[in-house]
Amino acid sequence: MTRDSLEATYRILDASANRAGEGLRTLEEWTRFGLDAAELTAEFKQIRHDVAAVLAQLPRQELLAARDTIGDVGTRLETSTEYQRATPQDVVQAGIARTGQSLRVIEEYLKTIDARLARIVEQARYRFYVVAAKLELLIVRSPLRDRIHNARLYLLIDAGSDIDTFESNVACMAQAGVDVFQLRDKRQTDRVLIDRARRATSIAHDFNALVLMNDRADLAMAAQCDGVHVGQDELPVELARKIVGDHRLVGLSTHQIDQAEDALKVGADYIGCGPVFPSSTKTFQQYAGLEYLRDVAKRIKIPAFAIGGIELTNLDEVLSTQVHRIAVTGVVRDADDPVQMVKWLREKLDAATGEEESR
Ligand SMILES: Cc1ncc(COP(=O)(O)OP(=O)(O)O)c(N)n1
Ligand SMILES: Cc1nc(C(=O)O)sc1CCOP(=O)(O)O
Ligand SMILES: [Mg+2]
Repeated sequence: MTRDSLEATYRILDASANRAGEGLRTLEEWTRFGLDAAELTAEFKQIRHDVAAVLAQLPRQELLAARDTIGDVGTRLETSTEYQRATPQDVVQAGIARTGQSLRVIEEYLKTIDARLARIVEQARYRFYVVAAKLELLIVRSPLRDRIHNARLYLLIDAGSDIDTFESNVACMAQAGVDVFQLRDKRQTDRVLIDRARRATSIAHDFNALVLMNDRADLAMAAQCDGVHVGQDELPVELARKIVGDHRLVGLSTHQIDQAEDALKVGADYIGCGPVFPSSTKTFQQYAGLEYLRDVAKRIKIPAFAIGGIELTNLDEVLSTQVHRIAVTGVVRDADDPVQMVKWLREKLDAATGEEESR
């Protein structure tokens, strides 16, 4: 290689190493402070260190001597999208693209100097693609993720006695303010569940509400509803995700803080947090209680719905934990006027959300 070519190669390596380091650091900051995702943060950090260790094996004098930021014609060329970052998600997506490109550039030019080092960077690039895909999955907000994010009132319903009553119940509840329905009826046949979920979805969508299937990802797909809710000992979230795909929702029940932290790692879109109080719908030996909700509000970034024995009379206690989403059954099912009950719950939830936004 001529002296000029070698100098240009060092210049490219120096610039690309800086770009890759900055890109990785940008991603690391978001996984660390934006998502509290310790594993992803550690993986990005490791890749950053591995690439830096490779570059450290090149003669530093030569790299620095080749650096000429002021004379770099590229610094004067900016693209129209370079300053368009509306959200941190945009920053992350740009960071992923920039880092992948920089790693590839380093690898290609390193081949002309040291094939062994180029192979190490190649491995780092492959690892980067895997971690970046995990991060992208967490930040890309499908329309359904936006809707679960905005949801406050989640109602678990059974299949009801007859279809007409079921359908009118879903319509009335959605109109009164339910954001999300979950079809939870352990006594029904698969056929009935599929039929009810299909009908509920078609009605709920007219009111901008969502419908999820309890426990069964296969039935969620068969009914083409908006997702599935699974428990700790049921279908794992990763497998539920394989069945329902990236665009449908997967919710996970959690009862303690390590389960809530794991929910983020395994890619759940939201969590149920309970049981908060004794329930007339399901019997429990232990209660997660209000303390658990306080922990969740402080530490967990994905949408969290308090569940278990929530009534109009204890809702203020729930809201005081700063968890402002609830999932309920009995309080509505057993109310003298279920529609009115939904409206009252809704009012309190909206008031709490309003206070949160005005702070
Ligand atoms: C929103 C929501 N949160 C928690 C649960 C409970 O799910 P799970 O622990 O799987 O219990 P079952 O519903 O299967 O009895 C839920 N269904 N929904
Ligand atoms: C099905 C279910 N799961 C819970 C959990 O804590 O995981 S609490 C619960 C029952 C929710 O109904 P209600 O509002 O009538 O108590
Ligand atoms: Mg379950």
